[in-house]
Parts: sequence; structure tokens; C-alpha cells
Amino acid sequence: MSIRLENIAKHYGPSARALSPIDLEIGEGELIGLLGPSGSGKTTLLRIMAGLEAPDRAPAGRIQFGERDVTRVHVRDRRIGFVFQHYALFRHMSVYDNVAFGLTVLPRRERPSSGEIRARVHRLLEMVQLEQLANRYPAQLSGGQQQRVSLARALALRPEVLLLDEPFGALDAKVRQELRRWLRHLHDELGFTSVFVTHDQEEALELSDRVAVMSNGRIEQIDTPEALYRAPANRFVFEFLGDVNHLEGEVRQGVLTCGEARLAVDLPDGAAELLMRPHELALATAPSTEAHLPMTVTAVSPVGAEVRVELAADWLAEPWLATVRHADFEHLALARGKRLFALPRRWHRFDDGARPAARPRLATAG
Ligand SMILES: Nc1ncnc2c1ncn2[C@@H]1O[C@H](COP(=O)(O)OP(=O)(O)OP(=O)(O)O)[C@@H](O)[C@H]1O
Repeated sequence: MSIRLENIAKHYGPSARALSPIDLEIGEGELIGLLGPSGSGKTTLLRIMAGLEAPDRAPAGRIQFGERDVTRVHVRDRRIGFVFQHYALFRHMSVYDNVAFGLTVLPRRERPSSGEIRARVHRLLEMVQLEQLANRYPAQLSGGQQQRVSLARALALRPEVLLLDEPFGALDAKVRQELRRWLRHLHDELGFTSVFVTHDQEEALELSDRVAVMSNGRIEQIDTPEALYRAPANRFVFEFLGDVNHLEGEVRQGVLTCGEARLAVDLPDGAAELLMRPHELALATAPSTEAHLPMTVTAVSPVGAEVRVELAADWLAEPWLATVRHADFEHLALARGKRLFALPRRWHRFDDGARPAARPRLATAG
């Protein structure tokens, strides 16, 4: 089922704008992440898709599921599955009964036979690997297991659209990872269209076919994770999708100066701000002809595939972060207090702060 939103806006009261008019097209079978800081409008957008919240009447917006105009259709008739952060399972019902519930309360003419309900619930419990626990009560399950029950319950009615609001928000990192795989797997196997809200960039980028990055009630960019990372539409998207080091200075005749730091740049004279990802910095014991950026190591974290190095300097307002290979960590003998030089491999610059339509002026050094 495809989803199309046209001109959907939302105010809570005359001056509280939660969503600017939004257009959004989601293809059948897509898994879309809504990612953004707190208050950016993710939940509002999801609730409007669900029919739990009505969009503003002016401008007159439109919501379509496939060919069906559902703008004024009640939530009950939109045929949507929901999963929320706080597993709203029925505490007094077993796992089995929780999953079966939606089917058992269908009007008689739509309700499958009891044999079919049993088969469907068992199949779903099998898919989320909880058949063994069918007779337990929610209080006897871990958080991750409860959320798997929520997923199975949401899917029992075979929705064509599944909406998830921070579904894994209350769980620890390992269980979140596992549940992400569950969701991706169920999504691919059953072929529904999914939209989920998260403020966790890693989760959004790992799970989604496309991610809509939101801020201030607007979609700043919607794209594949790779395209968002490689070609951010503006500075907001760039900064939101990972750690960023800032270098602000004055350019004169192709050299940017900031205190004692210097960097050769191909930019006109005047003030400039450059942005760099941690992996775009190399570290060395000597400056190069292009870069003289002296720094002191303030922290080293060698846990993980790469070593994270925090660097400070008098000429910098905020410390920088570099990620280097373990081999470099060893041969540079990185430790707190060590003085060395940063060598940017690449940097980025955005003309404009946060205009959604602005393409980046992406410049590359070296
Ligand atoms: N029922 C409401 N009444 C008034 N204002 C609301 C209501 N719900 C949301 N808002 C406001 O609308 C804006 C968008 O809220 P929304 O919950 O959609 O953001 P969000 O991106 O989901 O945030 P979070 O990640 O914190 O849940 C916020 O400024 C919020 O304060």
C-alpha cells in the first residue's frame, strides 16, 4: 500500500505550529524512518497518517492510501497496525490472547473461524519466536519479548500499513539491535509498508529504505541512508547525521587562519566555516604544506573497530573528534597530553544554514 501526503499541516492552537505543510510519498512496501530532534514533528506526522490526529483544515491537505482518500477516514477504518514505545499489552491476557485479541473482536462477518485464528496466531508467534511463551503473561516477559508480542499483535489483522512510534525506545542497546532485525525481517517477509519514528540516527540509517530527516515541523530531506550521508541537502542534515568538527576562520589569498592554525583552501577572501567528519581527519606528528593545525589529545577511546580521539587547541572553541585505525593509534603512540597535527582529508561547507531546498556547496580539499 503506498501512502501519499499532500499539503498536510498541523497547528495545536493558533501559534503552536507542529507541522508546516508537508508533501510526502511512500512507495508500496517501503520502510521509512522519521528521524529528527525532539519536537520536530515526527510523532505528529505519524499520528496524522494513522488518523489519531486530524490535519489542519486550511490549507486543505490530503492523505491517500493507495488509491483511497483517507483524509477523513476514522483510524478504525484505515487498516493500520500500530506499535508504540510502551508496549500497551493487556496485562491480564496471555501472550496468545494478546495476539489473538484484534481478531476475536472483529464483527462476526469479518472474523476468521476459531481454527483460522488459532493458526494465524501460532504462525505469528512462530515468526517472532515466542511459541514457547504463548501461555505466559506480559509481566513474565522481558522488554524485548513484550515488544515482539506487540509486533505480532499489530500484524495479526494483516495491516497493509504498519506505524511504529519509537518502538524500541525503552529497550537497551543490544535488544534494540535484535528487534531492528526482527522488524526488517517481518517487513520483508510480509510485504507491508512501514513508517517508524525514531530520534536514533543509527537506528534510522540501519533499518530504513529511506529516512525523512525532520526539524521544526518540516522534512529537511528524504533519501536513502547513503544519499543522506554522502549528499546532505543542507547543514542541518549534515550535522544531525553524525559528529562534526568545526573550523571557523578568515580566508586571505587561499589560506584560512584561525589563531595559530592555518589551512590552504580554495575559497574567496572573507570569513569561512568548514565542517569535517571525524573520519575525514588524519593525525600526524608533523604539519603538512597545506595544513598546520596543532592540537593536543585530551581523551582516547580504543574500544570498537576504530579509535576515537578527542583533540583540543587554544584556537578552537569546541574540541574535535577524530577516528583513526588501531594501527595509527599504535604507531602514533596516542595518549592523553600528546601533541600532534590534524590533517583534513576533506571538508564541507554550506552556504546556507537550514533552507530545505538549498543544495550544498560541497567543497573538497586534498
Ligand atoms: N497535543 C499537543 N498540544 C500542543 N502541542 C503539541 C501537542 N503535541 C505535540 N505538540 C507540539 O508539537 C510539536 C511537535 O511535536 P511532536 O510530538 O510531533 O514532535 P516529535 O518530533 O515527535 O518529538 P519527540 O521526539 O520529543 O517525541 C512540538 O513543539 C510539541 O510541543
